[in-house]
Amino acid sequence: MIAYVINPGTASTKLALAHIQPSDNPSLPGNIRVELEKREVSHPDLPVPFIEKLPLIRQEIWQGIKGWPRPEAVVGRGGILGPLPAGTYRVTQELSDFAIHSPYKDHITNLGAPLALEVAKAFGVEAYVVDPMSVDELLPEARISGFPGAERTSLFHALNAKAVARRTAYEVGKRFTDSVIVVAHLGNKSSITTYRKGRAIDTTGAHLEEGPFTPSGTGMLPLSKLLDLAYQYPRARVEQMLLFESGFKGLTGTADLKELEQRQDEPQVKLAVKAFVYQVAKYIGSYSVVAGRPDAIAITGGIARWFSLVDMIEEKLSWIAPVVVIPGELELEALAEGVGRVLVGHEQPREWVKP
Ligand SMILES: Nc1ncnc2c1ncn2[C@@H]1O[C@H](COP(=O)(O)OP(=O)(O)OP(=O)(O)O)[C@@H](O)[C@H]1O
Ligand SMILES: CCCC(=O)O
Repeated sequence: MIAYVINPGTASTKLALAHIQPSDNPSLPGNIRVELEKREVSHPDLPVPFIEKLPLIRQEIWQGIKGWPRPEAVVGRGGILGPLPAGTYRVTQELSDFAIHSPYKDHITNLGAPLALEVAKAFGVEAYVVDPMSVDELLPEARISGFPGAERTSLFHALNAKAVARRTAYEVGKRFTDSVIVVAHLGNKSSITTYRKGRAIDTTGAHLEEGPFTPSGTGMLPLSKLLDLAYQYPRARVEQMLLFESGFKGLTGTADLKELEQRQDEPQVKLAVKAFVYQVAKYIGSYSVVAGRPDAIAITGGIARWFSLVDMIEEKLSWIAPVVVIPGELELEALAEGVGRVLVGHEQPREWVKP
């Protein structure tokens, strides 16, 4: 069976032609075999609302899939679709319209559903999204903050984190649905998440929530310092500072971690790296106690390609559990596996309900 996989990002669109077969091998995720032919097309990372990137990304997709055999389904990256359980969702017109006009956040992944639907309609097949960013499986007690009404929310790298957790469980000889796995996704945004028995029971979140600082974001700030900022500047300016002028960029002058890897002997860079390692380890440590001792800790995302930095994190954590490093991400694989389980009949797609 053939599926097209569409993953729109801020600076590139990733596409894959997925060849999917059922399999009796229990070590394969969802008992299916998936082979991917991948393509990536870069576009400028313009600071404009995601909807303005739609024409360019649409063009990239139609160009990218030219010559591919006819698909049985099309799957796109799910965006911010309201709190929902993990799984594969059929894209309806209502879901697609909601993604385009998302009342939650301006996020590029909201283009995944509408674009998948557009391509699917052209071939007369169904479109799906898998494990959207707004997957919410938080424990009731994890949802509570110290301020009544200000509940913690779940908005994180749900697609990659789950795929990485599943693979990590397999690597340490456990079933995902019987294990506790802590996943640290360290990319342009970060999220630390605890999976217990296959569910994301707590997460720092990835967007102006909690967690360590990032290439250009503050991560969690002391409340008093945040209040000082909030009373000094308008909200849009504060958000700009928190998201784009802080973290490694604020501390060293650049958010390009490949450059910092080259400059890692400079004292200012050394201290920033030490602080980052310290914060990441501290968050992973706290997410390692909420569900009993973890069976493994996984480190993933683009920053996991900085091996000496990852070694420093691992050194602080290896007494807790084995550390498995999966650099980059498994998003295309996870999307293909999600739609594959539906195509081979191992799983029924979920129906999305407007929040
Ligand atoms: N070889 C490398 N060495 C050091 N840092 C790297 C390396 N490769 C990528 N990075 C860093 O990883 C970060 C990008 O990570 P990633 O590709 O996961 O981000 P993204 O997909 O844009 O965002 P997110 O992961 O939040 O969805 C950048 O800060 C980049 O500098
Ligand atoms: C979950 C956040 C994903 C991103 O912004 O890349």
